[in-house]
Amino acid sequence: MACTAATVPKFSPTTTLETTRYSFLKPLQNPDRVQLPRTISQFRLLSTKALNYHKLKAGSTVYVDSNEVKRPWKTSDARLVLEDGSIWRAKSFGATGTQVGEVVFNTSLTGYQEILTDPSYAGQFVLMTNPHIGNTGVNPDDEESCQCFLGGLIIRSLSICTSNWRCSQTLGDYLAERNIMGIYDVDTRAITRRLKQDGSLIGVLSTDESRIDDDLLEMTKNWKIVVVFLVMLHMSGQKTNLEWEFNRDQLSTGEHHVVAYDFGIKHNILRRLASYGCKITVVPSTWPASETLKLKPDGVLFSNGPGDPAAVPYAVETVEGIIGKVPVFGICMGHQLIGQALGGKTFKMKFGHHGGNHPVCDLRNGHVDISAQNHNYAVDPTSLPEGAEVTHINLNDNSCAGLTFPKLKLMSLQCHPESSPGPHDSDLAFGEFVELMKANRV
Ligand SMILES: NC(=O)CC[C@H](N)C(=O)O
Repeated sequence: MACTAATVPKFSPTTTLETTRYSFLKPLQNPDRVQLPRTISQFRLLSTKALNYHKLKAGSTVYVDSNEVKRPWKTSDARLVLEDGSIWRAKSFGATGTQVGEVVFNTSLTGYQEILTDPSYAGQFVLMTNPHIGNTGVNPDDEESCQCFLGGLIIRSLSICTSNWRCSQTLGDYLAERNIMGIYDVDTRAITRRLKQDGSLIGVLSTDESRIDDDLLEMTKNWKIVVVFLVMLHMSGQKTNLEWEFNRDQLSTGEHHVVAYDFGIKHNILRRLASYGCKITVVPSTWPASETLKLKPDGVLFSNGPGDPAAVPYAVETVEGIIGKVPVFGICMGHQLIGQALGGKTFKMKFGHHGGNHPVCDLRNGHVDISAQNHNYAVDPTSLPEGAEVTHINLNDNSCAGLTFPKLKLMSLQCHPESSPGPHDSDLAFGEFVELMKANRV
């Protein structure tokens, strides 16, 4: 909670360290110039530093000079230049440099670390609409993949301190270490309104003062997301590890063998499947359908992933080679690939769905789940063949949020049942997939 100077107890020229314990202290010269830093957190954060710096002992006569209150993180001028020509001045944290990417806004209140490590954000700048970010720092347990995939982070206010028992690092240090740019002190509400009005925009983040605005604007015009590369990116450099060893302790009886296609899979999909009793074999996006069928799985999962699902025909072919032969479950990108494999089409949405508060209605029973979402593309339900049924719709815009094709034993969701971050309402979908596999055995 921010606390203004008015609520801080007044102190006189003779106030001692014992009673103040405030920051950046100097021998008193002019009591009229005494000003207090603006927030309580600044005092706390700086007080130990101040004691060491001035080598003061308790009992010294001191005063607080707000001119000396420094922010504890690096600041520099940064710009976000959008393809519509608008220029947003900001301050930088994390890495410096110049980056180009697609700007999307995310309405999640928490979970920035899971968002940073969600491979589906590869190449995108994520703008968090929640204004206060960084207050819980980062920790080793909340990673959703092996690296930070997004292009950059855009926030209103960077927390001046961290407070969480699991915190091992500040957000700024974490991003700097991973060479990811962040900007703050920018009007995220105004940018969000622009994105809602005009749709997702390409932007350039830069801390390089030597580059003129027009130069950066030009970069936005020439940028195209290379989808095939993005999907491959996740597996490159990793061996094709066919056994998922994650979370071994709590694992699963291994009752159902699931082959999971990794188009940029989030770890929590694997955790949730494992907790429903599945033994999982993870295969890369290029793994042939015939090889998967040789493994005789009980079911196949097609994962989430970055980019345009219409730009990866090889993945659609793989899905075509599997559906109808074993039960399948598609999540987000997986759902979109299934839609195409059935003969349907996908299209780019105006600004997509990104957040942890999207209402999704299960049309089979009328239940409404609040779901986690992260997608820019959607399946056009009118393009689907007979036999395919829309099971879920997003209540914000009635877009297709889930499919089934009972004859082909397939189910798919546009939202993220694994959450991370987000509500757990849709978790039961994993149970539904297990039932589909069980029914297929009988
Ligand atoms: N999370 C995902 O799988 C995203 C799917 C796809 N890249 C989209 O943006 O729509």
